[in-house]
Amino acid sequence: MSDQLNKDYDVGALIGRGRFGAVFRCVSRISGELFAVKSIDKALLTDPLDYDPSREAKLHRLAAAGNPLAVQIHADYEDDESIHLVLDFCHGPNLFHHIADKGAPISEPEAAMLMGDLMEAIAACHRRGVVHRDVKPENAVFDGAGRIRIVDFGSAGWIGEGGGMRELVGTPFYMAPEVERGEVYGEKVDVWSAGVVLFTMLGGLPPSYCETSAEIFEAVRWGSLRFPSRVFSGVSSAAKDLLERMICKEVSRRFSAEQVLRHPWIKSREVEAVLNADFFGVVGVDGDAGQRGLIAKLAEQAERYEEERKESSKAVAKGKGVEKIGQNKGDVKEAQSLRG
Ligand SMILES: Nc1ncnc2c1ncn2[C@@H]1O[C@H](COP(=O)(O)OP(=O)(O)OP(=O)(O)O)[C@@H](O)[C@H]1O
Repeated sequence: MSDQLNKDYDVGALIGRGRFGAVFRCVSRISGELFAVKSIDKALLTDPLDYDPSREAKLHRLAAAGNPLAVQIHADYEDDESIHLVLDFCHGPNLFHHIADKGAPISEPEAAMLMGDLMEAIAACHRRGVVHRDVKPENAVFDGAGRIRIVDFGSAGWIGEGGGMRELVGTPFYMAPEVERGEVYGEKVDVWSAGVVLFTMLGGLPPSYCETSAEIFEAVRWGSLRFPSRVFSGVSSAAKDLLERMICKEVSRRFSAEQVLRHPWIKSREVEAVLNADFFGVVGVDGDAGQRGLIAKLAEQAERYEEERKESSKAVAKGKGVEKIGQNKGDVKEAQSLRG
């Protein structure tokens, strides 16, 4: 452990392990505040193309600044063996363990809350030009207030004005087809991955469940999105509609993070939050009148959404909606050699 890190923080128990290192609890010796420290083992960083720690810290800072649903980075240290990033502490569990403990399917109101938080965090990254590129349940962790926070910017990429990326990064189950195909891609790869997370929450298995990475890539490339009736018969058509717009191979038709946030199924979480807060009881609004007000608000939102959808289909039909990808002529050979 870095001497300076040990001077500033009391490093404690292991929280979790990833490909390049481990995350521990730590307490500031000055303020007594609890943090998490991610220690990245330099010996595992054999290929600089695989992982660049200074880029992780830079993009993490950029993505997290003013983004309350991203874990903040407070300090970084480096010694001969490791790089250490001091982060906000999240009480956990991560979403992977949460789904495993609860047992999928997760109820739709809960899934809408979790997906809403995840998409808010992703949309904020995209507004700052950062693409996470490894959205998966393990990288969504509950904070002390029970909100989902996005962690691990080790695979993140920067997308400037109208630029694109080409590296093969991410986790096969959650990887968008354009990444695997070696095309220039943009921020919507995160929407695909988040869609796979949602599918997993509602269905219990990722949409292309296979044993090996090669099989997963094949299934994603050639398969079409299907909702096995055994698990999806009880799932609302609004949830399936959103999944089709997220796990959509045609990038120009795939929703952006902002569009996902405007979808009525995601919006329904606002009503759920109001109901959970016992809104009618607390503010003394007459129950029926309050219900009618909420239903009217939802209907209004659904109508607005439908209008927007029609407009965007028209724009796509006229060629206006085509993504601004394909402008960055990245090093294809580099990506191909990575792809092996
Ligand atoms: N700030 C945090 N607070 C609490 N737990 C965290 C925090 N950051 C990460 N974790 C936990 O540690 C695990 C590993 O962290 P992280 O994904 O950042 O490591 P990694 O080595 O980059 O992983 P990967 O193999 O996905 O690249 C996460 O799945 C999560 O459960």
